[in-house]
Amino acid sequence: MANVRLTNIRKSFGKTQVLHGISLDIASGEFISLLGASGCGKTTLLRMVAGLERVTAGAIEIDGRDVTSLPPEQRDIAMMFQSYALLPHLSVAENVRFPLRMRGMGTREEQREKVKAALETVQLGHLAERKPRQLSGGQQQRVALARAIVSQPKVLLLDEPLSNLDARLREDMQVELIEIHQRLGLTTIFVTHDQEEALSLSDRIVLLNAGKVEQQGTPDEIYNQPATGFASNFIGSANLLPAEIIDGPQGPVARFDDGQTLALEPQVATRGKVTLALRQEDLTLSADGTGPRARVRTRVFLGARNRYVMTLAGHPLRALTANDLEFGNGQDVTLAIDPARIRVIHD
Ligand SMILES: Nc1ncnc2c1ncn2[C@@H]1O[C@H](COP(=O)(O)OP(=O)(O)OP(=O)(O)O)[C@@H](O)[C@H]1O
Repeated sequence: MANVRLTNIRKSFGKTQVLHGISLDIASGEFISLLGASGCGKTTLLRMVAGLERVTAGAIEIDGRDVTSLPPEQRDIAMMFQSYALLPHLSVAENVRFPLRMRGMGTREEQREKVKAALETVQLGHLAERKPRQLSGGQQQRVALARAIVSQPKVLLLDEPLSNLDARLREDMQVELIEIHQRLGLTTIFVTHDQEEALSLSDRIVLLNAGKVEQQGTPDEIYNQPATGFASNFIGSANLLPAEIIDGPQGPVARFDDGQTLALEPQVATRGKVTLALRQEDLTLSADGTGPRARVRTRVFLGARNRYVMTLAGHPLRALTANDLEFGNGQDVTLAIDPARIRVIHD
């Protein structure tokens, strides 16, 4: 286990700067996710921690040691990629042993013990003699994970390791990753573009936007207190609506472009033009009642839930609701939301 410190990391490819000064302190044993859209620079950052990519400026420390210019094999890290490339002609056990052999770590007997322990950690002890092609995709993924942890690295780097798996397997592997992390306590940096994955796995999420840290915090903080419009929209895909906060008869209200209003919490002190972030899952719809009215454009059936795409004051608005509601296209519905769940973002 080790702590990792990134200080003012910058990266340019040619004239294009993709990382603009990233500083992060990752505690020993922490599970941190780098979350962001495609192209925001998360893989590049991870590859720099691994030593697979040079930094343009800045420093990387692992356990207090400056590793900025050290090659990967001197950093005590292990990395697992989306494409996990097992060697097809080697057995599962030999694949897992491979990094130990390459680095000449320990005697044959010691290597055997480590391989056994790593395979047991990922619950594949019984398949040690199989070849990769005799395994399912999920089992192959677990072999790759065993191969990553077998050398007992100080830091584990995971680059979208679950993105090739189907939904069900992915959930199983998420649980497994949580359990393995709890058992081994490895400092882990996990790259993902999937907010649910980041929310469910991490001690802390670092949300990246165009090569900068947009916000960082615990999953609860990131989900419940998004600091910016970008964060609100990215996490929980909130609706962002322009509005103006004015004083209503019973306290502050947000007035939309068409004059309809939505009650806010009494303590909201801001007045004037803002953006409101309304989570899809926080909105409830009813056929009548008081509150702003929106027009249903499309209903998307999602099994357990429905997603309604509506229009409010000329802007698209989405809501995720229980599937027992049935509103038709073109129908006007009344919106309700707990005022405490409304986030006001200053323009
Ligand atoms: N070797 C390279 N040469 C030039 N540009 C690169 C190189 N590697 C990455 N980039 C660019 O740097 C930016 C960040 O890429 P990076 O792969 O880190 O993004 P990402 O957030 O991991 O995206 P994804 O989720 O799609 O992998 C992108 O615009 C990409 O095109």
